[in-house]
Amino acid sequence: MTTVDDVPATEPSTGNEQQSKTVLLVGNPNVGKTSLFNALAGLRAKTANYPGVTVDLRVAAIQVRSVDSDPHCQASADLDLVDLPGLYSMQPASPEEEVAAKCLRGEFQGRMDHSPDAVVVVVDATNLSRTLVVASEILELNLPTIVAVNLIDAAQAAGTEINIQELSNQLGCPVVPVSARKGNGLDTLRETIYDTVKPDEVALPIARASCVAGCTGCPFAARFDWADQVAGCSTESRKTVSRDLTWIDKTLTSPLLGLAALLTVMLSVFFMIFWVANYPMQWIEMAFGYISETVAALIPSGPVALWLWFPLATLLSLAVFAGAYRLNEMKWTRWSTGTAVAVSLLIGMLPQADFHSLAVDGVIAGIAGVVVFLPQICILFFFITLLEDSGYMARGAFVMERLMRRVGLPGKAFVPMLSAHACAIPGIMSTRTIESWRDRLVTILVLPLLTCSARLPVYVMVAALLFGDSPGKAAIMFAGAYLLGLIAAFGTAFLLKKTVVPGEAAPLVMELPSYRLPSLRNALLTMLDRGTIFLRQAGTTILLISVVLWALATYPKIPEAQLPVDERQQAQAALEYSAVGRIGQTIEPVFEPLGFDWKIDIGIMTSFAAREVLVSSLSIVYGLGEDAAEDTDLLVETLARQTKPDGSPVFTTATGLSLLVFFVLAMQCLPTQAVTKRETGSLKWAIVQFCYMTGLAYVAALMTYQTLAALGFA
Ligand SMILES: Nc1nc2c(ncn2[C@@H]2O[C@H](COP(=O)(O)OP(=O)(O)OP(=O)(O)O)[C@@H](O)[C@H]2O)c(=O)[nH]1
Ligand SMILES: [Mg+2]
Repeated sequence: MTTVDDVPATEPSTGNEQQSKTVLLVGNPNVGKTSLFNALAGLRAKTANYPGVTVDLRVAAIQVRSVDSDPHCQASADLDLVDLPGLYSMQPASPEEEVAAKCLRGEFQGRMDHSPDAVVVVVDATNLSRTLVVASEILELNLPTIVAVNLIDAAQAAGTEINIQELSNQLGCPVVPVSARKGNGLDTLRETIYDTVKPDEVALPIARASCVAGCTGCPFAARFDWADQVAGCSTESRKTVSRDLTWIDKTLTSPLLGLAALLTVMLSVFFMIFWVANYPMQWIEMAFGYISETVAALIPSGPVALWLWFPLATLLSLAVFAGAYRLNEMKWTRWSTGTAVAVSLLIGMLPQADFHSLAVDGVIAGIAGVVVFLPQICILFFFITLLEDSGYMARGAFVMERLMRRVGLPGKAFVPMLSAHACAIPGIMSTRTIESWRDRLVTILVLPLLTCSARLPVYVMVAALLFGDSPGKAAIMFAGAYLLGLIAAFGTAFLLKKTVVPGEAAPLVMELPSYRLPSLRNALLTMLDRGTIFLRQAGTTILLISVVLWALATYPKIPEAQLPVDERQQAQAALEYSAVGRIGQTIEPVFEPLGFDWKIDIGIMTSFAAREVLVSSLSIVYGLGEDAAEDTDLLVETLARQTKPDGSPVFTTATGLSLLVFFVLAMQCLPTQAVTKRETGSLKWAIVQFCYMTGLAYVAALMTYQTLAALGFA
């Protein structure tokens, strides 16, 4: 997968040409700033129940109105609302805290180089005293400030009542109780923001005395005392919060039981994926079967009709363009446009039979092969988001951190590692939360070893091939593949610590977030986002590669004279004669010791651009076209039926597992490489990553195949 889960964001207007006013959302990590930002702006930026999810500033244009029951009398103001990374103190300890501190001071060069017009300090109603500490520092900046007490729903559920008026008196600024999740209090917050930044009034800063003024001891301790005292005056607990959860936490964070719990949870999720996803997968197969038949019937027997050529040519040209645009780090180039035009012209010149084959065997089969995995990906993210939101994942982090530090990975790498299970790219981006360069580099280098969602289609295919009749075994194989990625990442980190980047990783200081009822809406939205990203990928990169592969597998055409008489052998002979056949046979010796034949090699070669391409490549190489679109089990059946020249089957347990190991470990994602280069600032590390991972994959697959073959599984 190649996309960063960002919502479109605009740069805030800067300096003199500033039109709308700027309002910052600040506060401790994990207090719900991004949730509030999304609720106010109607957006869907990533949120999760652990600190450090937002690492850069994000801006949205919103409108706030004055209070007036008559809508005609309401005045409004346009604002730039800015979501910032979490901040513990104005003396930043990490790069993302520095972003927030600089924005508050109006010193963030180029992006926020003017003082904000207002600041909304978000605090957590369930943890008021801790989250108010930073508020004391922000209030001392003497900017127009509003305090939003978020998670008010959770506090009420826990029996905590907050006296808003008292809190407002103590802080000397407006205080608004809100629930970003439920949408409560948002209108009042909007109105309060309006009152603070009225278009034609200059809001006067409110002078406040510092809570550390005259303090002779530790200023931090003074701030903590102040926050405790303010929270104490304004909070009232109706019932004592049940402490039952502590024994749960003791179990969930204990080294052995905690690890066992984590494994059990993940295994159950994988089992669900197989079980539930079956139904929607069948519907998708049926839909593609229908599309494929309809298109095949529509293609005329004469020269290609203009109305058919036009949509297909447009689609492919757009795919070429989008693919090139992405690889070029979202920059437009002349060659991408040129290629797009050339492709559409070429399509126009195709003879009718080839056009038919391109539409059905190239485009439809290529996309269908990948899109069937959409349900599995959606279900995975649905459950992961529920787990993240509930606060369980933070316990998982706690269990893993002991292990991680031993191998030289910083505790803070846990969040990037979680994201990398969706896609290495947001994972690598979120390593910005790691202060030490050494720790950050190690994390970036090992992240792509973790199983990202692009590997899922390959895992599913191998699972169906080897354990089609047993979901239990398939789930174990799945968990094994995830575990292998994790072990490889840990092993590599350890190796790096002992060699290229020596040193000890910094310990993790993270508060365990309280358990929260996960939001179904958030889980559904994340699922939708992930699904869209996956489809976008299928519609661009994969479509493009499918078409290129189709062309290479179709041309040059075998001369009539050389065609075998037996019809079943004709397709095989044509493929061997084509460009793909020749390339495959040339590189066959390289992968032979791993148990792969030249057709699998073609799949491997094409999937260096993006892993999930393997599945569609095999559909195309095995000439399944129309049939594969109707029935993806057919791919598995066809693969299972393949034989080597000596008559023995190609896909034995040894070959299947060797292929799986190769895909777990190899660096097969161009966009990730581009991001590694950008984040480490040098091509060197991207090359190191590629060579190391691919070398490791080769050796591990070789060992897998040879060992299993020796044991008689080949
Ligand atoms: N119950 C409840 N949960 C909330 C509310 N607002 C946010 N959450 C949850 O709190 C967690 C943290 O939310 P985020 O919006 O990611 O917090 P953040 O402050 O942006 O965190 P960082 O970006 O890590 O600094 C998520 O699991 C949210 O679903 C709320 O009003 N009520
Ligand atoms: Mg956030």
